Amino acid sequence: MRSQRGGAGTVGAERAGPVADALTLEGVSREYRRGVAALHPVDLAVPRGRFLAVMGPSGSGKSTLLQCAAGLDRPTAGTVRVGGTALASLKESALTRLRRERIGFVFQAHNLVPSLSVAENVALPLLLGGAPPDGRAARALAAVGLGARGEDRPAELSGGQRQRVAIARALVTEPDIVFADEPTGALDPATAQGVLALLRRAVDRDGHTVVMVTHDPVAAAWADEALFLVRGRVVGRLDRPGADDVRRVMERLGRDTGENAAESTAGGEGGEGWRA
Ligand SMILES: Nc1ncnc2c1ncn2[C@@H]1O[C@H](COP(=O)(O)OP(=O)(O)OP(=O)(O)O)[C@@H](O)[C@H]1O
Repeated sequence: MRSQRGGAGTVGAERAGPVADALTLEGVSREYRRGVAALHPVDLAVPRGRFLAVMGPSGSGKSTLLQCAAGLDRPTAGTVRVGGTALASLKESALTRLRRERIGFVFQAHNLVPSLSVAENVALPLLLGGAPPDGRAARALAAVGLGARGEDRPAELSGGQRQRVAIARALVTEPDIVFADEPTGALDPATAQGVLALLRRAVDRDGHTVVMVTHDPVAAAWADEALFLVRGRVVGRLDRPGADDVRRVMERLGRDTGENAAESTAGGEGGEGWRA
């Protein structure tokens, strides 16, 4: 399934040397209503060149975590750093620029602009930043196997092809990190595998960093590590997640979403590689 895993470290491992992690969260919490935490303080470090899957039951805070980490929402407390830059220190215009140039996004609904050609959609983050037209968009499109479809409109592509275009657009700026929110949620299993293989290759071959929210244990199995949330808390992690192990953990968490979810899952239910 995977061509190869990332390096020896794990997501959250200490990293030596001057290169900043792709993403760090320090005590990041989010309350939508005062006193009601959708996300309890989360600490997380994602080294460059890693693929992290974020999982958890519905309402566990996955989207909230992703929105805060990607600078789409401001946490109630704590610090988010992307490539070493603290997002809270940025004014809105600088945050917009950072999101455009240093973060890639892939959503379940690919969010392509229907009136633009496929090539223009891929080039959009560059054009919005005022970069001169160069070969980057064409190369990114070719890298997802759609080099011949640049003149088409998104409506002329299949769902899987549109998601490939979205991945090309997410990677075109060589961002510090790519956030993918249920990128295969609307695809059939075979098409989904192709999209996940592209994300895996972006990590293995090109050193990109991917954080992917998913409900799907098969999708999570493409990641280096799965992080599990329950009621806004990180209750455990699974290194080198296999789909069956992930499925077992999810079933267990679905049955037991109380405060003791971590302890109960740590009792061997998570299998090899489980860390509470
Ligand atoms: N804008 C909002 N205002 C108030 N409460 C919110 C808002 N967004 C999310 N919540 C609440 O925060 C909690 C976490 O929601 P979140 O969408 O992050 O969960 P999730 O794990 O992504 O869920 P799902 O898998 O169903 O998409 C839920 O209780 C949800 O009702």
